[in-house]
Amino acid sequence: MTDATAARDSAATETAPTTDIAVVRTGTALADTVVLPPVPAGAPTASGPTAPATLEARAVSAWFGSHQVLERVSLTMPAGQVTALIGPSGCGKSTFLRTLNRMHELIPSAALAGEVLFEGEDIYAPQRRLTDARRRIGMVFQKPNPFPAMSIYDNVVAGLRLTGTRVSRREKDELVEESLTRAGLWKEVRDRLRQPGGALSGGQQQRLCIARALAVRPRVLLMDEPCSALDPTSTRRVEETIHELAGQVTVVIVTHNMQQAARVSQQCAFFLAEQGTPGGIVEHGPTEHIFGTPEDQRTADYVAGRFG
Ligand SMILES: Nc1ncnc2c1ncn2[C@@H]1O[C@H](COP(=O)(O)OP(=O)(O)OP(=O)(O)O)[C@@H](O)[C@H]1O
Repeated sequence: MTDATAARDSAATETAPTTDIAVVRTGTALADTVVLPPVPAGAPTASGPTAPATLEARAVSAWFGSHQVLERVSLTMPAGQVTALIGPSGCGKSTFLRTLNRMHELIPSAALAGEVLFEGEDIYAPQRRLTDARRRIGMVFQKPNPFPAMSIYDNVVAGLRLTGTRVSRREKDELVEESLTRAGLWKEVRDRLRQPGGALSGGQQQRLCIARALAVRPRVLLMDEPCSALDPTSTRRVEETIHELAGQVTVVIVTHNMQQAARVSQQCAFFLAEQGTPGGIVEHGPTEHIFGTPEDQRTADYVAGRFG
């Protein structure tokens, strides 16, 4: 095991429960800034079909230091569906998203309580490894963050190394084509796979990041405002990609764009943090109900653009 692998794995197990709050100690950098470790022998492979998985948050609370930002949030994100997290700025949507694949614990001072069940098993259980959660539950960020000097091909493959997934040389080419196709980018880049990822347009870079996340064949894909840095055409292209992925992978997306939530999701959860209280879900359900016949007046006001 390399130092980098050991550091990542120890971060996964260094959760020291104090009453019901796990105080997370961290020493690792964000996935996109780490030096890529070699994949250890015996690591999981990327081959074989994968099915979308159900993710269930149970009573998730989150803190930054003494500041509580989420209070007992529970939400089931059904397999193969797109769930949109909506709500005003600062209500905890991104924090909630980061608890779903253990990214939250990378932030110094972060703490967490509750459970996140992946197909019924808690990803925070002591015997669960951080790398397992990251491999099964991929993430795409607000700003496209490919490795700019690395080739398009190597950017896609980098996802495998970051999560410690083994793949044979022969399978690599297939996986790169498959991932870029699923991300809706293959036709645009197939003749220039050796060019740097940083030479692509912003929208193409974001689809490259989606391809990188898909290369490990995650069963859930988390997307944190994936289109907020993109122009309308690129936004539409990423939305088409999300449509195409639905059914193959469970998608959870944070968005401020109500039309986008209505276009891409089957289920919506409306988050709110009122008057200095921690964020929570006011209402969730099928997207057409949240937008058409919401039960809570605050949801109705928000989706109609009356606040936030
Ligand atoms: N790294 C951090 N350290 C300390 N506090 C943080 C950190 N990240 C977020 N917070 C705080 O947690 C609260 C929730 O933030 P979060 O980003 O999850 O909300 P959000 O609903 O996603 O907001 P936005 O829509 O603006 O992205 C805010 O009060 C924010 O200031």
